[in-house]
Amino acid sequence: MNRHVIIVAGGKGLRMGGDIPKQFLPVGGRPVLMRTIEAFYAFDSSIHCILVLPVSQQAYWKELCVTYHFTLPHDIADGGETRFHSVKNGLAYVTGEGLVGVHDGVRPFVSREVIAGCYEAAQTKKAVVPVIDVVETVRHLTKPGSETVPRSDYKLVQTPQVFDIQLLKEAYNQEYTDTFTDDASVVEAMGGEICLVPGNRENIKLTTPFDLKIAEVLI
Ligand SMILES: Nc1ccn([C@@H]2O[C@H](COP(=O)(O)OP(=O)(O)OP(=O)(O)O)[C@@H](O)[C@H]2O)c(=O)n1
Ligand SMILES: C[C@](O)(CO)[C@H](O)COP(=O)(O)O
Repeated sequence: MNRHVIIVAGGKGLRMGGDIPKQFLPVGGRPVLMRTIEAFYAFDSSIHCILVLPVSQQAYWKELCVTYHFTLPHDIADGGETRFHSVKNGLAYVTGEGLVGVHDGVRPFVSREVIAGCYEAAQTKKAVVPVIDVVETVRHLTKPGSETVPRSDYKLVQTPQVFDIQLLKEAYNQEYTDTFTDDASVVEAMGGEICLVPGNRENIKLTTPFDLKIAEVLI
């Protein structure tokens, strides 16, 4: 079974702020993106990795690879206007049959077990998403105020989201809408069924400066 992973790092990182794009920030002394790519090679040393980066950051990334002696092979695709467009650009580098995962470049703490669980389940389920439980009480905002809802009705969604290649390509041929917040929502819009598997709680998305503090504890 051919395995590919598209690592998306084409965003602007507005919520993180700062001068250095968040995917390049050092965590435990090394750029986040290198740790993320290594997690997939630790799972499968023959995986085909596609890194999606804004065109304006590609030369800097190549410099970082030299500086940090980072030699794991990867194709580089151009970042797009939204995450959807970035994934679509990455998918152009995926051919043939097999499985393709899509993973946020800023989730370096995904566990090997979770990556393996997603690719394993996708062999039969075709569209697999890792999730974790909601650990706090959830309130739904209503017109008059708000109300508590049963938290067990909800899950928090992570990546890698892993799919049959042909299914994901077909899904990404749809017109973009802003309800596409992840890859599962794109497949679902086409009528595809999504299989949930366990994620890992450490698999946080580095979104705000607070997350960087947590990252230094997790490393
Ligand atoms: N046009 C985009 C937007 C997002 N992403 C990627 O999708 C992942 C999840 O997105 P998020 O954390 O929201 O990143 P940003 O869009 O960069 O952050 P912000 O919304 O704060 O600007 C990130 O790895 C990000 O680089 C991408 O590849 N291309
Ligand atoms: C794909 C994702 O990381 C799953 O949790 C998430 O949907 C990305 O959303 P964001 O608003 O762009 O951070």
